[in-house]
Amino acid sequence: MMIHAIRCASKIEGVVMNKYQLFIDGKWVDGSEGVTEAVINPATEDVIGHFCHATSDDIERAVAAAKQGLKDWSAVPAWERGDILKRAADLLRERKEKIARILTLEQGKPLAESVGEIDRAADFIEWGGEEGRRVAGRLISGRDTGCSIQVRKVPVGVVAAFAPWNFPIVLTAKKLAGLLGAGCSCVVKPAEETPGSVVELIKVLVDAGVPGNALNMVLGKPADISNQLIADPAIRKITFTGSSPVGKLLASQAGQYMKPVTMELGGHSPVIVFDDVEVAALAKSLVAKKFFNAGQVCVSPTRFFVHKSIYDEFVKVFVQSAKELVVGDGCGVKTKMGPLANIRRLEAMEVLVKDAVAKGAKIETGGKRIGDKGFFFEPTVLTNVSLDAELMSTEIFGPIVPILPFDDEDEVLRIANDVDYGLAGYFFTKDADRQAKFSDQLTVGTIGVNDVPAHIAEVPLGGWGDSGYGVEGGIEALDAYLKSKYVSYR
Ligand SMILES: O=CCCCC(=O)O
Repeated sequence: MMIHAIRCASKIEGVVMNKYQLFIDGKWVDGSEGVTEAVINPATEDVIGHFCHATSDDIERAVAAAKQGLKDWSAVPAWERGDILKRAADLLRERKEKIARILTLEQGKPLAESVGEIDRAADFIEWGGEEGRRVAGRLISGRDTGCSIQVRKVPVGVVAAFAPWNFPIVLTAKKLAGLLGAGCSCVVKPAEETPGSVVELIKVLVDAGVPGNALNMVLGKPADISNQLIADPAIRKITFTGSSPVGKLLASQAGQYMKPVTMELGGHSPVIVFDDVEVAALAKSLVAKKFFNAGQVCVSPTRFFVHKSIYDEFVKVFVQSAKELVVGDGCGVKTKMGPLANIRRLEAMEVLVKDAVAKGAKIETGGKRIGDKGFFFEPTVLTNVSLDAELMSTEIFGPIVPILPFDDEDEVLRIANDVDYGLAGYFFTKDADRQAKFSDQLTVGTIGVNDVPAHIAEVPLGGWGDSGYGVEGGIEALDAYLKSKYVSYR
């Protein structure tokens, strides 16, 4: 497969020297020791910028600022906080063309996907501000005459927020929307691959009126930053989106300090296709869903089970459609799938394919890196895949699809549930009984019935099992950032 050749210039318009500084106490600053690290365009492997590494002192100053920021921001009336977040959402929408370019250059996804991500981020921010206005405690009658009880909802405190590189804007926005809506302050750590996107998000929020000290951002060595932030007594809540192994590590560290966590972790979503569907149309539409963001999506459809009576037709159309996908630089107008975001994902794809093939899988299309510049991997479809293949139990997070035939409905349900993850699951059938059964019995936090839905602001999304705990979005969006206080009056 050839890479579609259109390339964007690596210089990011409007970002002076593409140097990403830390944001501490309302000021953009270099790391105290002057250490920087390169940001790479995954489509070209060009260096497109550098980000500053925070030292331990820098992190300490960020936390100190956030402590004061908590006082300042929580004192702003919720109604006004809602106005500010609404303004931020509007500003983000206004700036989306420029920010989308930055996102595509550092993450690789097609520009249209970047724009869509920013629109969704704006919705989450607006939603967080609106929900903040609706936070209310309650009054309870006391047991004795003259006694009354208040239940107050108060911000949990300073939050350490760790954001991933696959959707750096919307997944950071979900956290900021919830915590700022609730009146908390934070120290955010974006992923090393995608600092520029989060820098732009912070600028938007600050320009809209969020006090700079409520919204601190540090960059640098992930483990150094998380170790220090989690241990800091001023940090009262941890929120993380990323892989299950890292989530388990951070949650166990937070547990030592008795700090609550929200963990939005990996997934391995089954897709079950019954025999009563429009086979060709569905296969084509699932290609677009599967290769969205090059498969680097926690809720990506990943383990395909297709009823054996339609299996051959489904595979044929799916493979043909996967072959037709235009893979290339995300800035190319025709590009439908960009590169993987980093070399680690590329290497992981090679290992997963090799393992599956060694266990009997047949490569129907794809299976290898494209070219030797840029982290491109072919859209890959595998058949005859053993349930023992590593990719049937380990999150794929890339453009590989195993498609397996099934015959027995109970057996496919058992296999679908037989992984440690429990994030999402999708099935396709017109049969109402099956719809009820599979919606009830799939052990995941999100279900698509004849659908692979996107996460939208008004809906809570969270995983079960190794996919984490807590949710983001929905009327629950602020729950993670509020605590209850029982006040009894006599
Ligand atoms: O990668 C996990 C998050 C996907 C949900 C989203 O795109 O908002």
